Amino acid sequence: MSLTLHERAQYAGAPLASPAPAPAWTLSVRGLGKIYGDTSEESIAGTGPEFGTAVSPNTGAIVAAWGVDLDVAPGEALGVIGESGSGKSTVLRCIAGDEPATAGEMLFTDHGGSTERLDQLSPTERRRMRISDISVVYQDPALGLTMDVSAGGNVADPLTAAGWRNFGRIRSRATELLQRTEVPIARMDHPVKAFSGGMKQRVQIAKSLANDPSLLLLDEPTTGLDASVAAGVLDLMRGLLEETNVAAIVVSHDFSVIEMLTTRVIVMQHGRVVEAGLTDQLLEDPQHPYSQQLVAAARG
Ligand SMILES: Nc1ncnc2c1ncn2[C@@H]1O[C@H](COP(=O)(O)OP(=O)(O)OP(=O)(O)O)[C@@H](O)[C@H]1O
Repeated sequence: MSLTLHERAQYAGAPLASPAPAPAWTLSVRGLGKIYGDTSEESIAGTGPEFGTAVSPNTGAIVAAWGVDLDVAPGEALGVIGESGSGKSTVLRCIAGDEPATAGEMLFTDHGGSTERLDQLSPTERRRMRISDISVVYQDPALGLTMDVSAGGNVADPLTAAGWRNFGRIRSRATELLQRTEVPIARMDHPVKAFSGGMKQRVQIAKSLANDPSLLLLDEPTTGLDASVAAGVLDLMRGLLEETNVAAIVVSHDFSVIEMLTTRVIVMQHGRVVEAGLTDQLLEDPQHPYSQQLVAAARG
């Protein structure tokens, strides 16, 4: 048995009739849930932090995220932290439309002020949105780039998908973006598979900015890079977040990334948000025992 939207919203504790979206938010998520396996109500009981598991004792389903609320405003970056398997990437994938959510509402407002319910869009509309409004930078560059294609070609991809036709304009926009992300223009026509890890991430970032998105989703953007390379990529991202009006969500297990890029943060455990607050405050003085444990482990 699948839950109706009404039941899901009730179960997630989300308001059934949402208040009018606050125009201040680029993204407002209420009661987001994702279950892998049996999506019936029986799967929820017995999961979450108080039970120490995301696996349903009743159905064996994985309740990867449930009842997740978050908001992010233009020009702001929200961090998502939690141990491996806590549901961070699942939340990001549901927002990106890489997979459908099981429950919840996602209200998205673009630069122009028009608001849509992401969870109600058709697959075609979701794809359109991924081209023009919502970009993702993945930990694995192979997920965000076509490896056999040149850096310039990769950046041109979302432009042509958005309807750009003039070769000169596409080339000049790609050049501008690669310059901005500090990719040597001399290598613009080389296939990205020949690039170093840090350079691939820079091309991925350039590509993600191509259509001036309203929302940027960063999933462990520097994990796997050498510390000095990661520091350079982080610096670049911080500069870009400061100078653009994009709203960003940053998933990372690395607190230095969260500290450097975000102003607010949510903490996830077994698919639930256990604490939310200002990044500085939360990392300085975590209130929830799980956040305290995470911060203590990160501080060594
Ligand atoms: N496609 C899938 N099918 C079944 N279970 C999945 C799938 N994707 C994720 N899960 C499960 O959902 C839970 C949350 O996974 P998720 O990848 O969101 O965690 P995470 O916090 O991002 O972890 P990590 O930091 O290791 O990436 C985990 O128990 C995971 O095994």
